This record gives sequence, C-alpha cells and structure tokens, in this order.
Amino acid sequence: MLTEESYQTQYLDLNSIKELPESHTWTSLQDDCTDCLSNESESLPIIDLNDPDVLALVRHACETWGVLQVKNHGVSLRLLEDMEAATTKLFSLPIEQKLKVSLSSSNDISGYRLPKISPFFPKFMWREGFTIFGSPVEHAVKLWPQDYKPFCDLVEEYGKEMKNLAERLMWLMLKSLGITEEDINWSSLGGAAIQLNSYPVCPDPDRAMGLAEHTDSSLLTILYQNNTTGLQIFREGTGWLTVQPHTGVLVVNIGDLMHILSNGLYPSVLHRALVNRKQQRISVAYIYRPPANVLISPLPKLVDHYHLCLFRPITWTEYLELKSKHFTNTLSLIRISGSPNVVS
Ligand SMILES: O=C(O)CCC(=O)C(=O)O
Ligand SMILES: [Fe+2]
Repeated sequence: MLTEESYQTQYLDLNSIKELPESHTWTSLQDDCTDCLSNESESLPIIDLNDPDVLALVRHACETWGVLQVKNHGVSLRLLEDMEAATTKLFSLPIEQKLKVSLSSSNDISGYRLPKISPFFPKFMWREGFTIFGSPVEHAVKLWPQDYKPFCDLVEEYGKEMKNLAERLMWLMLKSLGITEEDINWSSLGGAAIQLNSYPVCPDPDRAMGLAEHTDSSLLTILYQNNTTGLQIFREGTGWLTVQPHTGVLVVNIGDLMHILSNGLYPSVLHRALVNRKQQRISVAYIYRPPANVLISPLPKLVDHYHLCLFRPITWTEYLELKSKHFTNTLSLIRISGSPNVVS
C-alpha cells in the first residue's frame, strides 16, 4: 500500500527528477486519453454570476455536468494571483524544508502530504500537495521562520473571500432546485479546507498521473487553476474532457454531499489532473463542507412518490471515514436499497 511513510523514506523531489521513476509510472493512461481533446465543441459553460438567468444556468450546468465555471464571482484577480504566487513559492522550497511540515501522525490533516486517495492506486502521483485546515501559522513558521506572516494573512483573506463565494454558490445551487432558506438551518456553519497543489514539469507526462480520478467529498469545491491545462472531467458517453483555464474564471465542482442533498439530481463530478513537460501547473482548491456532525440527507422537498429518497442520512465525519475505506463505492454504500439507480 502507498503510505506517507513509504514516500518520505524515498525523499523523492519531483522538481529535480530527470527520468520518470517506476514508482510513478502509470500504464494505460495513453489509451483512455486519446480523444481527450477532440471534443472541443462540448465545452463546459462559463456562467456570469450577474446574469439575470443565473439560477437556470446553474441548474442546467449542475444537472448536465456536475461542474460549472464562474466569472464575475467577486473574488479579485489580484487575490487569486497572489495565492498562486504564494503556492509556487511554497513548493519551490527545498524538499527538506517541506518535509518539516509533512504529516506527523495519521490523525493529522494539515501539511505537506500525499493525496488522500493515494492508497487506492498502485502508483504514486506526479503532484505535491499542502493542505490547510484552520490556521496555517504552525506550519508557516517552520517554512519561513523569519517571514511567515504574509502567507498567513493571505490564507486568511483567501479563506474569507472563498467562504462568502462558497455560501453564495451553495444557495444558488439549492435555490435552483426550489430550496429556500427555511429548508436548511446549518448553511452558514459549514467549514472548509484549502488544498494547494503543484504539478511539477514532468519528464514523461504520457505515463504519469498528476491527480488520479476521484470525486470530491465536499458540498462543493471552488478550484482556481493557473493558466496551464491539466484538469479533466469525465462525461458519461464522451470520456475525459479538458477544462481549459481562463483568466479569473473559477471551476466549481459538485461534491458528494451535494449529490446526497440534491437526491442525486446534481451528480458529483469525476475529475483528475494530468501533467505536462513544459510548465508547472498550480491549483488551489477550496473544499467547502457542511458542519461536521449535522446529518445530511436528501432534502425532503426533493423526495416524493416519483422521486424516492436515494440515500440514508449521514454526517460529513462519517462520510469521510467511509470514503477513506471504500473510495468511489461510498455513495453506493449509503444508497437506500431498492432505490432506482438513475434519477431524472
Ligand atoms: O488540480 C486540479 O485541477 C484538481 C485538484 C483537485 O481535484 C483536488 O484538489 O481535489
Ligand atoms: Fe478534486
């Protein structure tokens, strides 16, 4: 099994390796990716959040794609670019420095770490990650003993702006399903993690995987990607589609918990990240979730004689625990038996 410990004992510095090691060599990537870019016409819509028809646009994108792109979202380009620069700076530190803030116990969630999904795949991914949960100060002091404050201030500002946007997006999604504020009493209490990702330049990108396919366990994830292609979403009947980056545009993934809340109407999107040999790719994911111990279940308004309740109630904490063992099977495990497989 791939563990944090086995990785650390190898001290692999992806930024300096000139040849793809066996431990990071994936097979069959080429095959499932051959027509990734041949479906340009099927491009994901970019929604202007000031559009008077925003609810209908959001509903259509969520139902059809499980993901949307948004502009005029209120987060300044300056803040997004500052976060990108800070992320680049963090990952350009020497590996010994980064390992000082790697996970120290299995209960740890913040720090420099392997993707949580690593144990489900036979090979390592071509990606470095740093997870921020709560204040980053303890780690920032170890990374930049003399100059940790600018990073902490920036993370705080980013977290505040993203929380506002996440709540707004959550309400747009819920309102587009006819849900009103009275139907939910925990909405402003949700929490979040910020996931910084770096995909270094790769000597053999066709045989490497940046971040393997997964759905997010969140309600929704707001993803900033720098101007380097790599993010792909899976579309039933079509295959993998590249989500081209656009300046200032944010990608919003539907997560598994929104899938549950919406009684399957808004599917959580399967996605992955590929790498390339020319440019480092940076992404920053704001992973927005409900309060840890609130029971999440399909909203009663979305359940009736024709739309049977598809999932049993579950807290985010329990969901994460199940997902760490069962990964992509988790949603089907909490499905109420006898419910139809597809809702329309
Ligand atoms: O880097 C990306 O584009 C995807 C990142 C992602 O899916 C994640 O952090 O969950
Ligand atoms: Fe993701």
